[in-house]
Amino acid sequence: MSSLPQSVHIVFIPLLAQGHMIPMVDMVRIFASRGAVATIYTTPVNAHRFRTTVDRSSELGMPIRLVEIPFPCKEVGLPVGYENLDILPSPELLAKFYDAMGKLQKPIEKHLREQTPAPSCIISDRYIFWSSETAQRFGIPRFVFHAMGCFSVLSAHNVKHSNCSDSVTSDMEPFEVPGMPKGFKITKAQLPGNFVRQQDFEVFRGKMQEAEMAAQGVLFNSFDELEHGCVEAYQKTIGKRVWCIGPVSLCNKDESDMFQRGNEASSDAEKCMVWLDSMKPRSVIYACLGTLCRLAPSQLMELGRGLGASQQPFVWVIKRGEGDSELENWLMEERFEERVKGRGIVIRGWAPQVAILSHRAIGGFLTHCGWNSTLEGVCSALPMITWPLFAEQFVNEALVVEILRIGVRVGAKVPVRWGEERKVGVLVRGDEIARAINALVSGDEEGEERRKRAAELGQKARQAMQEGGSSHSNVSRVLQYIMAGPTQEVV
Ligand SMILES: O=c1ccn([C@@H]2O[C@H](COP(=O)(O)OP(=O)(O)O[C@H]3O[C@H](CO)[C@@H](O)[C@H](O)[C@H]3O)[C@@H](O)[C@H]2O)c(=O)[nH]1
Repeated sequence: MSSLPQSVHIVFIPLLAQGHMIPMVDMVRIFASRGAVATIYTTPVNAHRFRTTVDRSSELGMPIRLVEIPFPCKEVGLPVGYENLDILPSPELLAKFYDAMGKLQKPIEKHLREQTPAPSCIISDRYIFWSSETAQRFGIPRFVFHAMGCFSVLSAHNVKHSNCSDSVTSDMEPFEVPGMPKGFKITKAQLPGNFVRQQDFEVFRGKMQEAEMAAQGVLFNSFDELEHGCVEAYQKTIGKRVWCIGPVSLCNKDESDMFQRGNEASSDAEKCMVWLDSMKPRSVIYACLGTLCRLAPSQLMELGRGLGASQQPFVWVIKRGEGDSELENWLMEERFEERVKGRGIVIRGWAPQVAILSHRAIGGFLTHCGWNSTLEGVCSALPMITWPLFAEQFVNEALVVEILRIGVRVGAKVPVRWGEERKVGVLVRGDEIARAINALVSGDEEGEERRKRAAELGQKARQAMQEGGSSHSNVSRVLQYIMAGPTQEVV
């Protein structure tokens, strides 16, 4: 623990989604381990998921307060308990969900007024735009946390603020994203934001933008060496300090920290870890497609076929509520688990992803390219099979495959609209999946080079988080900035 003055108190307000809250809890632990008092606001359902992690960190001497504020589901017309985006069945309820998030402002401010030491700074998700007003009220700085990578945020910004796609007539025609330190192409269909092009979301986007402009700085869960000049470019673009302080998942050093990160692990998880112990180093493919999209049963069957046909050992994560009885019937009829016994494991529910990816037996990651998963794969020095589904995942895929050159593409060329996965059905066939797995594990020159690049990048990720590393130093800079004192008077 460092020698920060006892009065440095950082307030964290996450978006209630696994891909946002998990890295924010890691961030809380990183700042608390440097001696800052950290308060994180959440709601009862989410607090339940993180209580063990926070209690354990507190036992280790990290001054963390996990504060539960009731989520006003009834008030906004949401079913009770819908407190995280991974529980929402479809984006149709998004407006109500964000409405409920907005109603947390008053109780949070009330709670904050009673805190000692008084808050010194707010670090809040980009989606929590109203916390900009809270920061002004308390006369303290606010830093925006982007749960996505700087590469994708800069790409989205550059496309939006240029006319680069005006002359592109087809949604499927690749065009060059302007102003990127390293060029890459994308199609209109793959641009981030496709899944919610509702008018009210445009208003919401505008508010987030305004709040970012009012902030004192921007934090990314990433590291400078991964971003290839995008940090400097984004800093210049928005005229604000931009700091990479990750990969934050690396703060989970021992297995129990990794095991309980984000949610209670499925009962299949222990069995999986024991099985992994028996497998050859770098031999197993881990397949997990994030927390939000729920693929159609027919698509999941194709994934099962692909994993089965590849002859490669695998761990396959099927999230709760995905596939349902249709998939389960197929698995039974095919005697899937019996057939792959000794070679493959299915985890139903929540997988301890970071613990699994960190296991020496894992040799490849089939991922949807959510930013956290992408980074976690990088940290474990893994080559990846990329299967983006929606949001900015196609941009992350381009980073992994074209810029970092540690991935093999398998996914479809267009996004699935979140909530409409069942309508779309099969996007990727089993034989294509098997082919991509075999290409990834191949011992040919390309495969070897890919593994070598992944190993080098993994090492850079770990170095960034060590004392003297780029992200470690950036955390110190953020703390120095906070200690420099309030920016405005309390009103
Ligand atoms: O069984 C599971 C499933 C997920 N995870 C963890 O959950 C997080 C998932 O985050 P991410 O990989 O980013 O996926 P999503 O939850 O799908 O992420 C959403 O949020 C991200 C951050 O904004 C975006 O990059 C994605 O596009 C968006 O889908 C990661 O830390 C995983 O380790 C587990 O531990 N176990």
